[in-house]
Amino acid sequence: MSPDHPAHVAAFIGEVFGGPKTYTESHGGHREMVMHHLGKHLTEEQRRRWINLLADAADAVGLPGDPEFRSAFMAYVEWGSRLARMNSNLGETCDPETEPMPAWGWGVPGGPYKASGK
Ligand code: HEM
Repeated sequence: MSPDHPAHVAAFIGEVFGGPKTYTESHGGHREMVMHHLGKHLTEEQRRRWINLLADAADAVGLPGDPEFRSAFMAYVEWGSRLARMNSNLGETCDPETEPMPAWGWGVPGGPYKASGK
């Protein structure tokens, strides 16, 4: 991994959640992210480990722990990491040009919990 890896992944995920378009403007955009995974042959075990590390990191940096935020966050990383694993088992080429940068929202919270202020 390059030393810039954590900052680049943070820029990508920040953009997905509505932050500045740093990854698109400075790091090659969605296509570049997909290309980084091609041919890496990620396993399910590695994907799960990555998910756990991201969940630990979210706690370590104090991201909000309310159900809405965390479920949206974990839903995205679950979705994205499954795609990363699928892409990683493709060959050295793919055509992600038609794939837009994903934009993640709050989803539809269900269950008995109501966020305060709503
Ligand atoms: C939502 C899921 C994911 C996102 C958004 C993501 C994002 C990224 C980004 C932005 C890069 C480029 C970093 C750079 O420019 O320095 C990258 C590279 C990489 N990612 Fe992921 N990633 C995801 C899932 C995973 C998973 C599950 C694994 C492995 C368990 C993984 C392994 C790697 C590796 C090995 C590279 C480096 C590839 C290289 O330098 O050639 N990624 N990822």
